[in-house]
Amino acid sequence: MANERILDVVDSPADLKLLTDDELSILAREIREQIITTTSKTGGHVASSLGAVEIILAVHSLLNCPEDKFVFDVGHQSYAHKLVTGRRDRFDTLRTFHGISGFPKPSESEYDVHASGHASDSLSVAVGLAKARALSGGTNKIVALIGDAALGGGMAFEALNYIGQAQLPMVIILNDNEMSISRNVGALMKHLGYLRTSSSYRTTRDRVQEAMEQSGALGSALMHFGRNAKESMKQFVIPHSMIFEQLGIVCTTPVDGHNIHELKEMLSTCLAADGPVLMHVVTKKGAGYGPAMAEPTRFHGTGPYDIATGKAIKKSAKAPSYTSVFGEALLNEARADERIVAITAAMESGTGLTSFEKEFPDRFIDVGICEENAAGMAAGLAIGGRKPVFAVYSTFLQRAIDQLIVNNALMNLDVVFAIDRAGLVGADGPTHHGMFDLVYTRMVPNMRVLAPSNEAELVNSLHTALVLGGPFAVRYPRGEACGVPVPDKPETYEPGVSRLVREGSDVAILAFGNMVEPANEAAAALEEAGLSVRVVDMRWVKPLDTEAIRRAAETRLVVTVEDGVVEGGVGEEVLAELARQDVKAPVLTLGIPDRYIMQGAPDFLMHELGLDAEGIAAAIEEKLEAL
Ligand SMILES: Cc1ncc(C[n+]2csc(CCOP(=O)(O)OP(=O)(O)O)c2C)c(N)n1
Ligand SMILES: CC(=O)[C@@H](O)[C@H](O)COP(=O)(O)O
Ligand SMILES: [Mg+2]
Repeated sequence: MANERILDVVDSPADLKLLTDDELSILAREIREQIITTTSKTGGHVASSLGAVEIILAVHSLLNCPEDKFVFDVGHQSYAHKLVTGRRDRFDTLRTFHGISGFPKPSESEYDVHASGHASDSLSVAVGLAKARALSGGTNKIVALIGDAALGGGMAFEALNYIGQAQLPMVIILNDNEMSISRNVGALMKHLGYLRTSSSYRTTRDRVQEAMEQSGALGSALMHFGRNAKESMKQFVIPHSMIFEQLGIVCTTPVDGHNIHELKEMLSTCLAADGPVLMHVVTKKGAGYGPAMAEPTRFHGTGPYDIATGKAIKKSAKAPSYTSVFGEALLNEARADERIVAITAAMESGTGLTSFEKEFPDRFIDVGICEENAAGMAAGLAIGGRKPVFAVYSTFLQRAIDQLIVNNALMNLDVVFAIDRAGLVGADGPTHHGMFDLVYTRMVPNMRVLAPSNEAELVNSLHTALVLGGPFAVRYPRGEACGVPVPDKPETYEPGVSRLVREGSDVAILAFGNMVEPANEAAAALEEAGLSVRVVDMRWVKPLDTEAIRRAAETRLVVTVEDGVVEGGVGEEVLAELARQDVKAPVLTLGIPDRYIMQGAPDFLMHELGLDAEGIAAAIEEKLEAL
């Protein structure tokens, strides 16, 4: 049939072995078309996935997965892998509720090695697999695919440290596209640039031949190779001045990551080695789709878009995003106080710092995907007399809990953790939901934690944190704010003082942050049913308003509502506070249950969890009936 696609007959990676390199190139084009068709409706990580198509096809046509292991870093580039590992027919459900995950997910497919989504963990997982293989005497192949930005993350560096020492055979494919979400940063990035420059690697290739004969440091790095592999590696390796090779990891010359033939040739050489090899692959982010190549940052992670123009298809917004309100508020604060410094760990646009960088380039720091370093640097900046504001997603700050505790809070430093994407984030799913920050900030001595319930509260919360000093967390959700006016002149909140939203005497709902609005709607519905319901915007997660808690216990039922995990959450702290006050009262703690939450639209997920107005009202009625 004239229009039949090769893709339609690829049911597993084994089918790729039957294809010629030219057919694989045609398949790559078909896969790109499929990725674009699907993501134009679902949204997704378009540019990274388009850039990695040939790499994925080359790997799968040489490995025997799932016996061999193909480990993805982040996994946002894995769409081609999904399409050739039996998920083609469900691909249109990408990132939807109960649909295909946007990241590798072992419960979805035996070809997905680990549940990923956070950067820089692939090398640890891969070398762990290599060690497990060594212990069991196995011979399977292990390949990790990591981007140039993820390679700069601390966890990846720590893994390289072990990989170079252990000398276990594995191939690290470095997908070097010079991009993180924004442009990549850092000294490693510069080093890769040097390696990429064709003039430098061509001339050094000759020098390498000589060096090989002399068997210097380079020779020793290669001594773990089998004879044939060593011979063919000679033409591919980089001089011994480079860092990987000095760590004991052989590094290839850069390969064109969109040339299937070259990729397969180089990869088969690397797979024959009996030590660790880093295969340097150069790709173009967004390859094959003009708009994504032109705007790789926007197409890193996008919502639905028009295929012809690449323009975003957006629903009209009733309010600005919390992120943009934060960005504007921080800019205003920075204009008034030159000590303020903004830090991001590779999330400049995602955290709303683009305008800040433009206006205050010297006071803007992007450390790359290095949350630990960002939090550690914040401590140094604070000790040095600056007021650092580390703007970071809730899920990624999990990487730097230790630095928050030891480097910042212990010294009671003036540092603000501006925690974006708190609560459920949606299509990215369990790796990205911000479910834990209420616990991991609240538990730390000296920390003060604010959960603004709308954009005006956010502006005031940031101001309060900067004015009062000491270690602060201000946490706010992904997406649209409430549409209330923001103050021209922000106010400073008194610690531990809540805001009464609605008075009532039968039930008291103590709501935190994003949950104030649905709590208030639930109260309105319950009042129609004849109940008098108080709603308190608790505002402070720490210190809590102990007087509001005491008063709440005078009603028939105290209800806490948070968009974080209930276990160890702030509702449990309200219970503890009641115990401290020696007050006995029925309490209902509502929040995210003790399990991982799958992907889906946040409103829908909150409904499923009973955390929308309807669910809150129903839970209260049920509890009252049971009393
Ligand atoms: C710990 C952590 N921090 C931040 C992110 C957000 N993030 C996802 S992909 C990405 C950039 C990855 O760049 P690179 O590794 O070079 O892959 P590319 O997208 O260029 O293919 C970032 C910052 C993350 N997933 N995990
Ligand atoms: C893969 C990854 O970690 C990021 O690209 C993330 O998906 C961004 O999320 P937002 O869309 O909320 O900025
Ligand atoms: Mg990159």
